[in-house]
Amino acid sequence: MNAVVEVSGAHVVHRARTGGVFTRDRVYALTGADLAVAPGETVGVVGESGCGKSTLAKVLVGIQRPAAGTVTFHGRDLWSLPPAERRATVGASTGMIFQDPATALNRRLPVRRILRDPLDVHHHGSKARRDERVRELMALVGLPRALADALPGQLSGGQRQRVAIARALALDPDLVVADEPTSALDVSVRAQILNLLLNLKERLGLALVFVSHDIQTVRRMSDRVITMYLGRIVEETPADRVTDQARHPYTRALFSATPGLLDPIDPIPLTGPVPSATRPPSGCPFRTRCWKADEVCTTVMPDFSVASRPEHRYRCHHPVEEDQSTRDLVRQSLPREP
Ligand SMILES: Nc1ncnc2c1ncn2[C@@H]1O[C@H](COP(=O)(O)OP(=O)(O)OP(=O)(O)O)[C@@H](O)[C@H]1O
Repeated sequence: MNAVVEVSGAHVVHRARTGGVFTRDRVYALTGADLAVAPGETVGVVGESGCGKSTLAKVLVGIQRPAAGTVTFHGRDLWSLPPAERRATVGASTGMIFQDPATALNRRLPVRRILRDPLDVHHHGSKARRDERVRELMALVGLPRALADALPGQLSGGQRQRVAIARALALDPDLVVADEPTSALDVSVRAQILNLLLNLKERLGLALVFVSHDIQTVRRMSDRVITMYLGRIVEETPADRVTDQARHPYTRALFSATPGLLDPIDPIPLTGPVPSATRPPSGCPFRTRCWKADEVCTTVMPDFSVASRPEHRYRCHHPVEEDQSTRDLVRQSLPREP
C-alpha cells in the first residue's frame, strides 16, 4: 500500500497526574501501535474512554511525538526531519478537527482570519490568492460569505464546526483526522456535519481517520475499523464485518451494544472496569474482563493473526469464530451460576 501516513511501533508514555499534580507513575497511552492509512480510505477508531484514541490521532498528525517508533508521511520519516521541514510536511499533508469547536477556534479572531492563518503561516500563494482561498473554503463547507467577519461566539455550534473543517482543509491536505467531531454538537446538526465530512472526503479524495464513541456512526462511515484497548490496537476489521464477524471478543462486545440493529440483542456483558493505564495487566490487556481468558492470556501478549481476509487482523489467543453469531456469544459470556 502506498500509504499517506504510516505509524510503526509507536509508544506514547505520559507522566500520570492526580488532581492536576504529576506523580511518579507512568500512563501507557499508546503501546506498539502500527497503522497505515491509504489514500482516500476512511479508518474509524473505537474503544472505551482513555484507551488511547486521541493519542493515536495526535501521533498521526504529528502533534504528539512517540517515545519510540516511527511516523512516515509519504515515505518520509517525520521525526527525523528538521523542525521547519517537519512543520511544513505536516501542515501540507494533514488537517485535524477537534471535538469542541468552541475551544479549538480562537474566539477573538473572525472567521476570515481563522481561515487565513494557516495560509499565511505556510506562505500559501499571493495575498490575493489567500483571500480567494478563504472564499473557496467557506463555500466548500457551506458557510455564507456574510459570516466572514463573524467571531466564533456569534456562530452556532454547527457553523463553528464548519469553520474548523474549513481550517483543516485550508492547505489541501490528503489526510484529515477528526477526533469526536460531532460529540459536542446538538443531535440535530450531527448528521449534517457527518454528511459534510463524507461529501468532502469523496469530492477531495481525502483519507479520513474518524475517532468516535458512536459505534454505529463509525461502522457506517468507515472502510476499516480499528479497535483499541488500553493503549493497544487489538483488531483491524473491514467495516462490513465488524458487527458480526469480528474475531476479538472485545470488538464483538463493543458492537453488540449498539442500538439500531434490525433484530436487537442484549449486549455481551463485560465484567468490571477498564484497568488503569498506569498498571496494565500482564499478558493480554483485555483478559481481566474477557469470558474466554485462561492461563496463557495472563502471561503472553498475543501477536497479530490474520483472519480469512488478509486486511482483517486481530490479537487474541482465543478468537471468536468468524461464523459464530453474536447472539450465541451473549449466551456464552453470561456469568455462570456459582
Ligand atoms: N497529557 C497527558 N498527561 C497525562 N496523561 C495523559 C495525557 N494525555 C492523555 N493521557 C492519558 O493517556 C490515556 C489515553 O488518553 P487518550 O486521550 O488518548 O484516550 P481516549 O481514548 O481518546 O479517551 P476519550 O475517549 O475519553 O477521549 C488516558 O489514560 C489519559 O488519561
